[in-house]
Amino acid sequence: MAPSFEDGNSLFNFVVRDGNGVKGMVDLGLSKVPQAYMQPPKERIVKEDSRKHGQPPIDLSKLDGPDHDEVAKEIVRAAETLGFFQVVNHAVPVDLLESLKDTAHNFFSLPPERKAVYRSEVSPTPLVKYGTSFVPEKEKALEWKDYISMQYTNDAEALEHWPVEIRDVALEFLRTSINMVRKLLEVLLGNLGVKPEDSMIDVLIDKKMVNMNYYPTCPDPDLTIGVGRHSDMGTLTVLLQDGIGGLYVKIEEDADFGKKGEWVEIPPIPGALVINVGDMLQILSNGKYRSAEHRVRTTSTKSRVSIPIFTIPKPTQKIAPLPQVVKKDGIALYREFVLIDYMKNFFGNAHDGKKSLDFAKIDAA
Ligand SMILES: O=C(O)CCC(=O)C(=O)O
Ligand SMILES: [Fe+2]
Repeated sequence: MAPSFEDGNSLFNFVVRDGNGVKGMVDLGLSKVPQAYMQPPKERIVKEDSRKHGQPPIDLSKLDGPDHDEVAKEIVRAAETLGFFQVVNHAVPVDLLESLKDTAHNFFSLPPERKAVYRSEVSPTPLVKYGTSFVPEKEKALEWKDYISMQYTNDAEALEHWPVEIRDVALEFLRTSINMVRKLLEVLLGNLGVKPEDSMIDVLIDKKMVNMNYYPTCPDPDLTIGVGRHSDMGTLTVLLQDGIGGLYVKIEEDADFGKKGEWVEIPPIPGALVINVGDMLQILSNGKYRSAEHRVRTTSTKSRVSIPIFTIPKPTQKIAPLPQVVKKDGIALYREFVLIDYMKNFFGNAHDGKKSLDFAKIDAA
């Protein structure tokens, strides 16, 4: 049944509980933003205020040649400053990137009941979850976003359980990206004094997830948010965004590309992938690498898609700053914890910038 846009409960049930998503709501014809989606002024994104991050993308093919050290330095510097960078020549075929975006649009255009079967309450598999916003039950204002999340265990299970419409391209994206993630982590961990033979890369990327985010057009992007301020929980994120733009990152300290507290837009670059540091890498590096706070603006003209791959350690893994770094720094900024406890805290609360890291922070630090 069509909901009343004015009645918060009726709208919530239609969008969240019945699985129609923001897409279902927008498809009914919507001339103004419903109250449930109105962000408080401090969370709104004023487009005119922000600049584009002008840093050129890093050419990853050079990691295999005589320029290795120079490129490694660029990667380390980007992880230490903004926590976000773009890469090209990453070995993920550019036509696969195009197929991924088309596939995401096609999937979210399916009738609501085809997607709603993957709502967490009813999904036939714990590996696949379709939803909307982040933690709708806990949010004061909902995010203007629908998503599908696919957890990777092995190829056979992915082929069996991931939605048939998207599984092949999603799996190919994961397969072709993971080698790049390993190379980036070799560089980043190497810079922290971790020798290749001590490398625990497999442990750090044990859990992998491919998501597809869908941001339907919004009648007034100034009032809403696609994704609220957050950092990613895991080790490294690989993100494919389309050409629409709207991904903003907060600068934590004055730098040559902007001032502390300023939001810069990560501009779409055809063929490039966005890489960002997650909370786990910030903690392991004892704060050297930055899990950057980011958020997404909605658009009024065309729906936007983005496709992140999240890499995460095993949930039973104990996490703490690396001993090599603590020894050098003389102090640990984060305590040891088991990842599952961090995850419960992260996924149990609405997005609130980098507050997720407080879970592990040592107070005096
Ligand atoms: O849509 C985007 O560009 C970013 C999405 C994001 O931050 C996320 O899924 O964690
Ligand atoms: Fe994110």
